[in-house]
Amino acid sequence: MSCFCLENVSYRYDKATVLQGVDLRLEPGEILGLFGHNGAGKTTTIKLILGLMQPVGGSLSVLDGSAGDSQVTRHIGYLPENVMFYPQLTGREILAHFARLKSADLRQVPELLTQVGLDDAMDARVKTYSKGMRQRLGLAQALLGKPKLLMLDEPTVGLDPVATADLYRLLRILRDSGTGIVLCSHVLPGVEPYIDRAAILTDGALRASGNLEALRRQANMPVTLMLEPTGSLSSLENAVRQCNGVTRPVMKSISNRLQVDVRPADKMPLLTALMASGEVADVGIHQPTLEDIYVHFIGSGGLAHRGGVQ
Ligand SMILES: Nc1ncnc2c1ncn2[C@@H]1O[C@H](COP(=O)(O)OP(=O)(O)OP(=O)(O)O)[C@@H](O)[C@H]1O
Repeated sequence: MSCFCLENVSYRYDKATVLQGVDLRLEPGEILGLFGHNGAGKTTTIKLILGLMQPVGGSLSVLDGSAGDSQVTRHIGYLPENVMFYPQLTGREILAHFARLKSADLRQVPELLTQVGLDDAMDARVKTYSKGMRQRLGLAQALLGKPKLLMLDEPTVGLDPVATADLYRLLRILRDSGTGIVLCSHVLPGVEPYIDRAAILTDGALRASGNLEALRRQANMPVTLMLEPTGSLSSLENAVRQCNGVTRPVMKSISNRLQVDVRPADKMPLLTALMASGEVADVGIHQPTLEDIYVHFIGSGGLAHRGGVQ
């Protein structure tokens, strides 16, 4: 069973095509990061999976059934981007209300509130909650009924760094118990260790998807080596220049170290030759991060007018 499978899915609002030919799949026990600029089509993708709208092209299955079917929807947890609750009710009352709507076990209510760190505030009115507390309540709502598929739209908005780390830890526990999770965000710093796979959407099309290694291969971005010379910087620079078969690397000296940007395929031949030259005392290797890869695929020109990485 897959959590969802989109094949060649397209969607249009009136005349504007906002998703085109998207192939995307999520398996149980997997965390997928769905990234893209403002207006890329992340929320539209989620709404299609929830069955709130129908694709205009392609096919879509959710939990091996049809999107929108009530038997499917009851196994989906969803945290929308802008979560709103009735302010006069307490966290416990609100969660109990959602539990009834979802036919979830009411005993889950205090358990979930404790799990998201609201144990001391469950009987306070929501109007007294901070933004981060409302976000946690939203997460507890999404976790009602032990969903098989959990979709979170910007779940870290309003959370402080400790609460963000707690959220990611909780997602891992759910993932390990078999829940498929989609994490929709443009907050990339810190998310890298917690996702199994990333999908990058730009202008309604899937530009890249895979785990970090696969994305690095697709992006073919340079790897940065920070080299500490045994002798002088200039003889180390010469040693780099003399490496045969290595496409001319970009070099820059930074406080008595040499920064060398090299194509991934040239990394090992260059390092092997430099080790043999005896010119290198120490080396640091910096691979492109998820943020670097994201910017590579969406294009830095796009960042300026789309709002970019926040
Ligand atoms: N109800 C609507 N009617 C017309 N166009 C819409 C509607 N909702 C969204 N769009 C358009 O569809 C495109 C995709 O929007 P979507 O909300 O899926 O993007 P997103 O990636 O979730 O963006 P953000 O990160 O800003 O939330 C955008 O161009 C948006 O303007």
